[in-house]
Amino acid sequence: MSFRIGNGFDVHAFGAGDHVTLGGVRIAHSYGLVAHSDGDVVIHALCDAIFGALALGDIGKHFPPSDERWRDADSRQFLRHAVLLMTQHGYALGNADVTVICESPKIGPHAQAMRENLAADLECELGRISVKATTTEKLGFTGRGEGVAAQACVLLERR
Ligand SMILES: Nc1ccn([C@@H]2O[C@H](COP(=O)(O)O)[C@@H](O)[C@H]2O)c(=O)n1
Ligand SMILES: C[C@@]1(CO)OP(=O)(O)OP(=O)(O)OC[C@H]1O
Repeated sequence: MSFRIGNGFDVHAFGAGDHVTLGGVRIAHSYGLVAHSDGDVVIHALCDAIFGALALGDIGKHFPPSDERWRDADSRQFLRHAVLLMTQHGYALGNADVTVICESPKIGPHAQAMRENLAADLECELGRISVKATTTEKLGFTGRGEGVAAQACVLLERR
């Protein structure tokens, strides 16, 4: 069997708002995330991991932040497009592993709902999708509560 691996990383800063959207889950919060789209760093990192595995550039190449079509966009449409390209290139998801990095919100209570959204968009069973979280022990920009980061890695299998 032939495999491809990819990794992705994304950051968005906190700004005015009353919720964040992570892994397609709306989480009530005292801040929002500043972004052209909905600022879903989980999905942006995952898209970049898929694009990277296929050597197809990055999310900004496929969905330029200068394009008004993507203003306040639901990032799940980006992921579904990445999955379409993955399928067209003859690959299916082996597994995906995401780490969310922030002091708050707490991700644990929402991880299962995120996994379910991601598995639906990635057209795979739940057991292939992992969502984890960590703080940075109050160090650095995430530690100061300035924003949320996410990193993702994927393994793609040739169909
Ligand atoms: N935003 C977060 C951060 C962490 N968690 C959970 O807490 C555990 C401990 O985090 P440390 O950074 O102190 O190692 C971590 O393993 C996660 O289970 C979380 O849910 N949301
Ligand atoms: C997702 C896009 C879409 O306009 O904009 P943002 O929501 O700002 O997110 P970013 O992670 O900076 O990726 C760039 C763009 O592709």
